[in-house]
Amino acid sequence: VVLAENGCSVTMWSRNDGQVSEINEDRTNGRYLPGTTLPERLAATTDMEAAVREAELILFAAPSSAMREVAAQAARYIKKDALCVHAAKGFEQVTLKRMSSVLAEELQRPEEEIVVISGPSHAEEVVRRCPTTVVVAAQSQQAAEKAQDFFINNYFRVYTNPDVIGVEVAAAIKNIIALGAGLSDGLGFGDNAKAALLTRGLAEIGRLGSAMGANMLTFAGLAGVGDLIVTCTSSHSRNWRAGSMLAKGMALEDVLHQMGMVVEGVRTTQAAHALAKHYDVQMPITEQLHAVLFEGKPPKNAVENLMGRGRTHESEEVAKDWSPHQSRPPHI
Ligand SMILES: NC(=O)c1ccc[n+]([C@@H]2O[C@H](COP(=O)([O-])OP(=O)(O)OC[C@H]3O[C@@H](n4cnc5c(N)ncnc54)[C@H](O)[C@@H]3O)[C@@H](O)[C@H]2O)c1
Ligand SMILES: O=P(O)(O)OC[C@H](O)CO
Repeated sequence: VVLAENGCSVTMWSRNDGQVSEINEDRTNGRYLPGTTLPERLAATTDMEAAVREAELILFAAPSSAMREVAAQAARYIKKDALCVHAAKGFEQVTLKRMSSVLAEELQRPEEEIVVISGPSHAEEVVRRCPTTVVVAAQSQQAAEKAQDFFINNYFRVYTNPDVIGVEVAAAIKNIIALGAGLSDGLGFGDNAKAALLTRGLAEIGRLGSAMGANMLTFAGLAGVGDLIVTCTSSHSRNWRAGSMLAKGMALEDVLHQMGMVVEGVRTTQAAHALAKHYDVQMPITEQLHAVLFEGKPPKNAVENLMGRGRTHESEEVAKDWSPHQSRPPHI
């Protein structure tokens, strides 16, 4: 919608015939964006070649679990100089790869040129033209600025950032924290608990991101704290809603069935759990979420375990400011 309103002729690809007819004939997409009239410049098709053949920019917006499959279908039709951007927030499940690596492999393009667009941006609010800020990240400044030119307008402000790793890690892990925030709200805990989850969640994002090579400053930006706030506090968030349903005692399978849309945080909890082991970083919230989602741990026990962890500094980095002789042995 943003691209069409910026003057681009947009062709949306979908595998779903009914959705394509609805978009082309009624100019609506009722299941996903009820109440929205889509711009005239936006058409839909089930024909991948027709969708991408002439495109100057391709925006891959499938869930991360489908990214490789969709990219593989598109690859052979994409123009050599087309800009490839993705909006997915997750890792590939088995390989634990970031989405820009998956795209670079399937599209056989240099990873430097793949762009990720991320930040606090619920689609439901963007289509209402509510002021929204996002970040586009690419190793290539030229690619990032080209994407910025395509997307920016007076209600959709786009910043650039060279830190693809930081943006992709933050985008993925915030969904785990949002599941936790939904659980916390569903259990009736208050604002203190949610602020704790957001803040200590950000510490977890920073620890994993830093181990993977991110710039810590990215986590203070739109893809980090910005998206964390929106996803943990908005009822638009599917991850938050899924968490609040789990708190009511619903089984994970039933929650996902009822949602009917992707809840990226579920698969990402598995991926991040594995990444934390691989990089040897502490991710206690992720660990407890993993236990709740996949090991049958009651959410209340997970909260007890989080609150009862061994005493620690708020930040090892900041604690270095104490002189060594003041230190006491760590508590159990
Ligand atoms: N919804 C938002 O506001 C928003 C904002 C920013 C980023 N994202 C990210 O964008 C990605 C997609 O999210 P969404 O909200 O559009 O999800 P969604 O569940 O609402 O829609 C996903 C669409 O992808 C299709 N799809 C799924 N698997 C497919 C496959 N194998 N082949 C072809 N099509 C397939 C589904 O049929 C559906 O139409 C996620 O990674 C999400 O985190 C979403
Ligand atoms: O609805 P969610 O929880 O998938 O979040 C959507 C976007 O990532 C918000 O920026």
